[in-house]
Amino acid sequence: MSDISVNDSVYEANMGDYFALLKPRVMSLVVFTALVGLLVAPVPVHPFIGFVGILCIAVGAGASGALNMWWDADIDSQMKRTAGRPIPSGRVAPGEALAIGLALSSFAIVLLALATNFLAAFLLAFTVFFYAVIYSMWLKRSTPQNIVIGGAAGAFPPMIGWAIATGGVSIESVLMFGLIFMWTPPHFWSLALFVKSDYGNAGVPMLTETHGRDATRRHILIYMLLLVPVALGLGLTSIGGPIYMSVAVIMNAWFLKGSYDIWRRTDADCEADKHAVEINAFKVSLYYLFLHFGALLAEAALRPYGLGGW
Ligand code: HEM
Ligand SMILES: CC(C)=CCC/C(C)=C/CC/C(C)=C/COP(=O)(O)OP(=O)(O)O
Repeated sequence: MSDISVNDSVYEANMGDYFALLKPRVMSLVVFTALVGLLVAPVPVHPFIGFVGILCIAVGAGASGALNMWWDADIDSQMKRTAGRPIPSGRVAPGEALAIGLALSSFAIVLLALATNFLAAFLLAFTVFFYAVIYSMWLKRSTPQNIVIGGAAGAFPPMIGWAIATGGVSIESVLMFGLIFMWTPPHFWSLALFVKSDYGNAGVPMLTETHGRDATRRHILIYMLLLVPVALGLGLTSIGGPIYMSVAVIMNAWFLKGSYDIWRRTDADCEADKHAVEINAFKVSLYYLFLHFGALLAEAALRPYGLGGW
């Protein structure tokens, strides 16, 4: 970790600061996808075991957020969006964040192994490692493909949920992984298009900086086109059904339209409407993922009544 400028006086953290270390807003969607992975699996899980399993994923995800904030404190201190985070603002000591991240992730992995199975615990450990080490420590600062490869970390949670229930991996869990994996680039790059200068200032090699905004627009559309067959393909598996397919068709058309609109834009267009199209596409990306997983859940919930599924 390189130098960071923090207040060298007393660290005055409150509970909210420690909670913020866990990146709760982003992780809420991560935990939701894990919960869906667990609930749509064909093997019923005892509610208490299911609860403990999801708790472990939530704690592990939060812990990986704390490890990311510990490592990235120098970057975060240079970006307007992140300068107010607990470490760069001097409210939490870096060492404290590291200790919290290591303690919580170890706790979550061990508890998951004891309460469920080795595969689920292994996948959680790998995910924490992937986000904290492979993405944060290595890829983020070294390649504009950082979020494409690093995005795999965010794609594992439904696979962990599925593994808690079944003890295995399947085409369904691989496609849930694929859905988040292909979704991450358009999700993130649409955001990078309207917070561009921030990453530039911090020296993070985001695609917008290294290859320019036109290349980023092109990449958003390409990944979106790759995302559509994965999203529709998931609907053809045992966990899909008419509800999922209807949601997928509508949301893919919507997000595709957003990506197409971004692709057609110039910097002058962006200046003129203050990035309204990019901001809108970023918001659509959040609805997109939430509704796909929500629809999978609806299929599973209605199946006992003969309604969900094919
Ligand atoms: C490498 C992959 C990813 C990158 C680089 C990324 C980056 C970002 C950034 C920079 C924000 C801006 C706001 C913030 O910091 O809170 C954001 C927001 C968000 N991301 Fe991602 N993201 C990634 C993957 C994911 C994944 C896998 C999920 C969930 C499954 C997710 C869910 C969200 C949510 C829910 C928000 C909105 C948070 C809010 O309301 O403030 N992201 N993302
Ligand atoms: C179960 C488990 C361990 C889940 C982890 C899920 C995971 C890796 C989510 C990644 C989401 C995320 C906030 C990426 C942000 O990138 P960034 O950290 O570069 O964003 P920033 O600029 O906001 O710090």
